[in-house]
Amino acid sequence: MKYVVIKCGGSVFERLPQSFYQTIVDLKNTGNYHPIIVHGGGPLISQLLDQAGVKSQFVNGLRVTTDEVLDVVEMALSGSMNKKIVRFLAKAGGKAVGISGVDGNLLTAVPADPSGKLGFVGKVANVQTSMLNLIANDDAIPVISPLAMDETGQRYNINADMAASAVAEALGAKLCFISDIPGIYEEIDGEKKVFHQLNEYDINQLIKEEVIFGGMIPKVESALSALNKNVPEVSIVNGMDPSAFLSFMQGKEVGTRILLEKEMPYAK
Ligand SMILES: Nc1ncnc2c1ncn2[C@@H]1O[C@H](COP(=O)(O)OP(=O)(O)O)[C@@H](O)[C@H]1O
Ligand SMILES: CC(=O)N[C@@H](CCC(=O)OP(=O)(O)O)C(=O)O
Repeated sequence: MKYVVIKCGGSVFERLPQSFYQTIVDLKNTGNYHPIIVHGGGPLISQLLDQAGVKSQFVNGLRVTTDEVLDVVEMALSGSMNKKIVRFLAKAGGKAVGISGVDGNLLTAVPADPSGKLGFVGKVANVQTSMLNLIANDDAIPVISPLAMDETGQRYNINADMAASAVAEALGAKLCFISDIPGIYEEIDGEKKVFHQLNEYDINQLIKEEVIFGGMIPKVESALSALNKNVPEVSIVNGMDPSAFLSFMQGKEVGTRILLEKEMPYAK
């Protein structure tokens, strides 16, 4: 089966039109690609933590995660967000199965930062794809929340971009990041100039220049990791543009396509 991994950012999730879910269900029904959704939910986690009087702290776009924070992450991602997406897909006439990375040992994690400064933030060490094949073979769309555990059962909070790229790598699937921006841009004289293509060298420059910052850092790093492994194509596209994801699937230029250094001349 040929898969496409679609990462839905928490930044844009609440604003995605129903037509977005319809496009995903239609895509599955054509039979060319089977969609897999990996979702985030950073803003909801921050909001719930805020209500509980806990301040969110990020290091290079990754949330410092205590055991107390993990309770909220699990509730927001595997509960609220995951089931909402399942319902939206059902409304579009599709069948979806929502699972977290913990279910069926889908995602095995190791600590992302061995120094311990990030707490229970994990990076994916293994993806058990049999669970995904099982769901897809039942004609259902897997919807994955980015939690994982290690072999002792310790749970970890995984950045959703990193979880999505790990899943895409394991399946050799193309990968589309749906976010709240038209692509990666640079602001020049108050105007946002979107880069249609960026290679590894450009990205490292833009991170150094702090043009790329915050949540965009794990996104581009995940994109490059994916391309360096098994993934044929990665783009970052605008969730607010109802036709953007379809354009990505049709191979049209949309958002920002990430490329390896050897693949293109530099944009910068
Ligand atoms: N150069 C850049 N171009 C576009 N967005 C950027 C850039 N650098 C940082 N960002 C930030 O990255 C955010 C998207 O990442 P993130 O907040 O993690 O979203 P998501 O929840 O969609 O994964 C944008 O809303 C923007 O604030
Ligand atoms: C370790 C880490 O940072 N985990 C993320 C998981 C959710 C996520 O990545 O959501 P977005 O895609 O909306 O950013 C977090 O706690 O916010």
